Amino acid sequence: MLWTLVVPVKPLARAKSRLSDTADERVRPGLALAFAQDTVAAALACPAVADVAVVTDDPRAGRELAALGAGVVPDEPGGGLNAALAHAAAAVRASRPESPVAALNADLPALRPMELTRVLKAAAQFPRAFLPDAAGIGTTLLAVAGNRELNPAFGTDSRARHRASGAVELHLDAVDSVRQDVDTGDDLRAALALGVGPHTAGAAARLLGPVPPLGPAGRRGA
Ligand SMILES: Nc1nc2c(ncn2[C@@H]2O[C@H](COP(=O)(O)OP(=O)(O)OP(=O)(O)O)[C@@H](O)[C@H]2O)c(=O)[nH]1
Ligand SMILES: C=C(OP(=O)(O)O)C(=O)O
Repeated sequence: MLWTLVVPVKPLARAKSRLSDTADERVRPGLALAFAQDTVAAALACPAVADVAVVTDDPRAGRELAALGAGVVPDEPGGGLNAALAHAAAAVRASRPESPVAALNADLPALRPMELTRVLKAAAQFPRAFLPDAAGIGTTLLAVAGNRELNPAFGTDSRARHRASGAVELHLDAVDSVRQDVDTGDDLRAALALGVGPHTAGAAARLLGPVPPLGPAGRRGA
């Protein structure tokens, strides 16, 4: 089964406000873009992924992510994250009604293609499924197989809200890179320990000093 991923990116100037203790407002837009670039590049390298649609109104993010091979859907609703995701999923389904669709956060800079493959294979067993984030409070991926509505409920306490909505929670080993979203300085250090992609490694090195390019198990193909 080949998936279309929808990846939301809010205007970079407003992104990653919770990283303000680690990165000031001159640095955060570039860091948020680097996270999205590494997320999208790893998603496009995943054999279970047919294509990636980024939903954004940010011209720089749209340009840079399109250059990696993503499609760009304008954030026409302008009504926040869940409205943007529902809009992008509907746009995908308008051209491919049966396409399995998954929403994936754009702040997964350690994402490994083979770990994403494992998650999508597990999600394909259920009509609607989600993966909790590393903190166990939020969600990093929400997937619908078949002609189902995505009904995204991302945001505060989204793990509980996705569970309450009837989506199946995926319990999987060895998918840390798909769960490690980056909202805080501690999250960034955890992602760096897993091994981040080249865009984030470069941006983080400028911020924190040299960053090893590979995690302990090696990033590529792991
Ligand atoms: N297209 C779109 N994406 C959004 C919107 N709000 C959030 N996102 C994206 O959704 C994901 C999670 O967003 P948030 O946690 O709300 O924001 P953040 O920038 O990651 O972090 P904070 O500013 O610290 O809350 C990120 O990939 C955001 O770029 C929106 O209104 N439109
Ligand atoms: C939007 C979410 O992610 P974040 O952790 O970036 O708030 C979420 O977990 O639902």
